[in-house]
Amino acid sequence: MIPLLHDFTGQTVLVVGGGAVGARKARRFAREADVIVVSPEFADRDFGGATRIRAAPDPDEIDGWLERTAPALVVAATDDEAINEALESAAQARGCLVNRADRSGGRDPGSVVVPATVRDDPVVVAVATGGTAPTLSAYLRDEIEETVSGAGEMAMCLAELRADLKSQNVSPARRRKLLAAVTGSPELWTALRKGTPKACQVIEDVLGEEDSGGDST
Ligand SMILES: C[C@@]1(CC(=O)O)c2cc3[nH]c(cc4nc(cc5[nH]c(cc(n2)[C@H]1CCC(=O)O)[C@@](C)(CC(=O)O)[C@@H]5CCC(=O)O)C(CC(=O)O)=C4CCC(=O)O)c(CCC(=O)O)c3CC(=O)O
Ligand SMILES: NC(=O)C1=CN([C@@H]2O[C@H](COP(=O)(O)OP(=O)(O)OC[C@H]3O[C@@H](n4cnc5c(N)ncnc54)[C@H](O)[C@@H]3O)[C@@H](O)[C@H]2O)C=CC1
Repeated sequence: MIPLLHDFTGQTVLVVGGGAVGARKARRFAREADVIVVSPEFADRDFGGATRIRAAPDPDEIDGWLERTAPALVVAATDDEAINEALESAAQARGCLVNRADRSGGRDPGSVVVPATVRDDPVVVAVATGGTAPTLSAYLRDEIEETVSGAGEMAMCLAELRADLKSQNVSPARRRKLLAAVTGSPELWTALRKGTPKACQVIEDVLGEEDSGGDST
């Protein structure tokens, strides 16, 4: 499987099943998509503001739900295998993406896996194990969290610096060198993680050191 980032803005995600897993997937997609959760009952969980519809469709009613909601992605999160199976077939027939919460390792067309993710916007890291060990994905997510802390601010600083260097017509080789030096600066990471307002000064210092010691290619 190949990891890609998909923009769900303006699209509908249909989650079927309102248990703990349905709630987790609803929260995940509600950051961006219009999420509809269909279930006869809903766990006492946060569904991320998704629209909840109380219903328990039979397998032969699934097509109608997909027709009415026109989702970009269907999440099959019920505890009823026959329903999850029908959701997968109907999604494939319509050409929309499908995520089965009750099955690992499917390589069917359009089947997607939800990875464990760490976010420090705009930076995102996703971990998956090919469906073999979801708890390992969650464990690695926790391990990576510390590393990623501050990366969002770092990305914003680098974007600004990159734009400045481009507008000053700094050569691509020199630009790469300066950006790499700033990215790898332990002082800057510390400043960003502490939230100190001195980050800009640290960048100036790193660039100054590069200017005095570096070549001018
Ligand atoms: C294939 C995949 C499809 C998908 O759901 O996208 C899938 C499938 C299955 N999960 C199962 C079980 C559990 N899953 C979790 C947790 C998570 N599962 C997630 C993803 C994925 N799970 C995809 C693969 C990702 C990868 O490649 O690693 C995470 C990472 C993301 C998320 O769901 O948001 C999230 C961590 C969230 C976080 O903390 O960030 C826990 C732990 C817990 O609940 O605390 C358990 C119980 C322990 C256990 O059984 O391992 C079962 C058996 C069900 C049964 O026996 O009935 C199946 C089906 C099967 O294995 O056949
Ligand atoms: N991918 C993952 O992270 C995990 C997946 N699982 C799998 O996902 C399934 C769901 O897990 P939980 O949320 O913990 O189960 P759960 O039993 O708490 O929730 C299932 C929900 O599906 C609803 N449902 C049943 N029939 C339905 C129908 N015809 N239409 C709509 N909704 C219907 C139930 O009312 C309930 O709200 C499990 O059966 C298991 O196979 C379990 C743990 C983690």
